[in-house]
Amino acid sequence: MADYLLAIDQGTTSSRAIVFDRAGQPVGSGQKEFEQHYPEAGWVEHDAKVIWRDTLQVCREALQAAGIDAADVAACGITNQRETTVIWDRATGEPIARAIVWQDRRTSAVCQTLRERGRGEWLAERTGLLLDPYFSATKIAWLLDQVPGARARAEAGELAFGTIDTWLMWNLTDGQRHVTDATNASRTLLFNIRTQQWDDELLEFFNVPRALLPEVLDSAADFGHIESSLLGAPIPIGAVLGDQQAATVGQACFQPGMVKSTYGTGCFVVLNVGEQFVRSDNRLLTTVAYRLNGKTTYALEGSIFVAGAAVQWLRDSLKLIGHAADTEKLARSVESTDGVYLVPAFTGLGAPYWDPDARGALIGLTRASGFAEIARAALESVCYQTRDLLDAMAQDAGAPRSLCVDGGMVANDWLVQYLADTLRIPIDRPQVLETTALGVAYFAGLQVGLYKNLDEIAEGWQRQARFEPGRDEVKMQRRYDGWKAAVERVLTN
Ligand SMILES: Nc1ncnc2c1ncn2[C@@H]1O[C@H](COP(=O)(O)OP(=O)(O)O)[C@@H](O)[C@H]1O
Ligand SMILES: O=P(O)(O)OC[C@H](O)CO
Repeated sequence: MADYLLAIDQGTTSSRAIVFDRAGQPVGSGQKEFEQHYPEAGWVEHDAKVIWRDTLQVCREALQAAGIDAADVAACGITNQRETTVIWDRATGEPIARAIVWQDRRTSAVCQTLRERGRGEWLAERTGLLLDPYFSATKIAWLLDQVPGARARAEAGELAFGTIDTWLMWNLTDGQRHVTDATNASRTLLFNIRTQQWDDELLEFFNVPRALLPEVLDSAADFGHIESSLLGAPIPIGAVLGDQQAATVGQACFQPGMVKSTYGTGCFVVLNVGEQFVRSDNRLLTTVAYRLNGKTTYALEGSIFVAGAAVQWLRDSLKLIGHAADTEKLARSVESTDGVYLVPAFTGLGAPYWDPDARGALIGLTRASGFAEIARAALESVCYQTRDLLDAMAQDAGAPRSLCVDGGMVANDWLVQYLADTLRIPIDRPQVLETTALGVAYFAGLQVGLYKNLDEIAEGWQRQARFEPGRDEVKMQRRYDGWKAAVERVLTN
């Protein structure tokens, strides 16, 4: 009987595919890093064709590594970097430009102009979001206005918009399906998360033609089949979730009050708030955690744009380290940063500051400051930013008693311990660190009946390690105060 699950996890820096068995254990995977394009300061682009090509390749590798055929796979789930915007020609399948990545700040001035129209409250009430270049709407309008002829072609229904899930499904189904799920739609600024529909007034506000948009389905639904010629047999696509929502599912945060934090390129803290739309008083986002059988579960989210990306910067731009993991040894080699702070506002600051024009700073340097202090400051910044978010969340919904973490960075034990010390709560690291892929695999399994319900999924969650707060509280508070002062120096608003 086909009872394996194939998860496609298309992230900001790499495309991955993982085969899970019914018990949620990974049995084979494939992964490929791909090129980031930075054509101008603050711009970040991806080649959507490369993403598609790599995705197919890693799916083949994952099946091979697992020693199974496509026919052994009960269903596929797709999870993806969110907000990243692709527009393509429906007839040829060719993108009209490179994808504009979620981190891209090119629409910062447009957002500022729109903000002056004073509709912030109106937008937040409908979308749960705020006016920031992070989300898809202004990226779509930018492409339509800058690519010659694009707006007219969009209005004539010749073009299609999608976040990466939609782009992949278009290709996996050979152009048969133009679909997305409610979690991805909820990141566009065009989707009303109360009515769960594309909203004509939002479309008008952002000047986006409806003809571009995909159909929005539940997160576990019939999204079509992977064409049999691609992997050797047709595979049903049973689930789609934005990657942070998938991690929330993978961490089994199904009850209101449960919270997870994922450390990849950025860091995203997601708190399940249940079936009622809840607004934050502290500049957090309201988003769709998942939609199952037509029922929406909402979440509060804190989004930090630079977490692992600071480590990549140490590796690729400063060339201070050869591998991301080297940061752990460097951080341990010194007692403290000795007053050095890195504010990694390379692409502005996300929650709770929302300052797209802020830029990074390395401050407090002395003659004694070296590689180790700088590397450690990069890791510490990730912990301090998490505290910024959890403090905001505590005011909105009460302080969480513990936090589940995942993502590439939490392989770093020093970082997770420092996080526990900064937040003063226990941190749980699960056995399967690929929580994002696991989450969407679980939902795909739910769709095809491999799992009965969310309780059965939650029973599979296993802790690998718990990190208790250790370092002196007064000292940690002093360091955090230093961080707040450092942030003050880069803010522009
Ligand atoms: N041991 C480590 N210590 C610190 N950072 C790490 C470590 N291992 C990986 N990273 C960082 O984690 C990120 C990769 O995590 P991943 O979850 O794969 O990201 P994404 O899904 O955004 O592509 C990279 O930015 C990398 O620099
Ligand atoms: O690629 P990741 O894992 O850093 O996630 C990106 C987020 O979905 C952006 O909102």
